[in-house]
Amino acid sequence: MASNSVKRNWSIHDFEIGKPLGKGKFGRVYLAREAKSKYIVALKVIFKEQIEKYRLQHQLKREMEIQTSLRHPHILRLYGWFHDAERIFFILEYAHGGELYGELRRLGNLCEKQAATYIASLTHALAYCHEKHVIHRDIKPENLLLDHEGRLKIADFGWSVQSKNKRHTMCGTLDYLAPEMVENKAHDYAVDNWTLGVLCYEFLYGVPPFEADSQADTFRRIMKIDLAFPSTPQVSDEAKVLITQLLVKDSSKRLPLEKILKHPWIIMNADPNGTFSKYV
Ligand SMILES: Cc1nn(C)cc1-c1nc2c(-c3cnn(Cc4ccccc4)c3)c(Cl)cnc2[nH]1
Repeated sequence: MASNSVKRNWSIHDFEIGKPLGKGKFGRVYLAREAKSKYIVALKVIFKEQIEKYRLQHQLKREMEIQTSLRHPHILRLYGWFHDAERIFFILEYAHGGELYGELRRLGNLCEKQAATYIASLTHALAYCHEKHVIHRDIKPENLLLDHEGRLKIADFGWSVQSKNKRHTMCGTLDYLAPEMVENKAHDYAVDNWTLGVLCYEFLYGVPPFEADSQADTFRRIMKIDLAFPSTPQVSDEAKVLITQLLVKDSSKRLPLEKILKHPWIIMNADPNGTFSKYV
């Protein structure tokens, strides 16, 4: 998309709409093509009535401002947006590889090289976000997409915030939430470090570490740091050490992002091609 894509007055008539790609709580995403350039995009359509009904105008505005401002190889681009009487349209980068969640479900669990490559990519993207005072707060497999080369892309900044200090808003599903968030206490960037630990565990074992039959039990497991490593699949001690250094109740003691990238497990397993992309 042209670099001025954010400034153009787009309309639905500029696009040829293709198959539905996915469905979220407030809208759908369609494969689409810009009619003149034939450029392929994902068009996220949200109904204004839904946004008004759930009073999400400010969150949506924040998502638009944040995602428009971010430029990183592991963050899905928001090229621009437009609206009509009933709907708001987001013109998004199309991730040809689909949802990482689908790949994880299909494989059951990931090998250590693939898991480390995704964790390193996420760490790079989060380091970039934190440099710009953005906390994502809702990193989970459903919000992770893959491009045509299998490179990870963080999508959906619906719960992120621009923050230079502690936050209080509750959000996200329990499995990926840090203790300070499930307790609805003040929280900061370190919530994303916790989530990296949860995702690393889930990539390697196929299930999140504090999964339980009820939200109440998940809550209890998170608060107790009730962390266990099954005997199968076989996972290296280095990976377990990294997970343990991230799933720490005291947020100030979680491994910092820059130390994750220097961790022996990441150095030994992450694919440099998929993780050391320069910022675009
Ligand atoms: C699915 C899928 N299969 N293949 C082969 C490619 C894709 C693909 N999906 C996307 C998607 C995509 C689709 N759904 N979702 C989830 C969603 C839906 C509505 C609101 C919020 C979030 C994201 C995007 Cl944004 C951007 N690029 C995408 N690419």
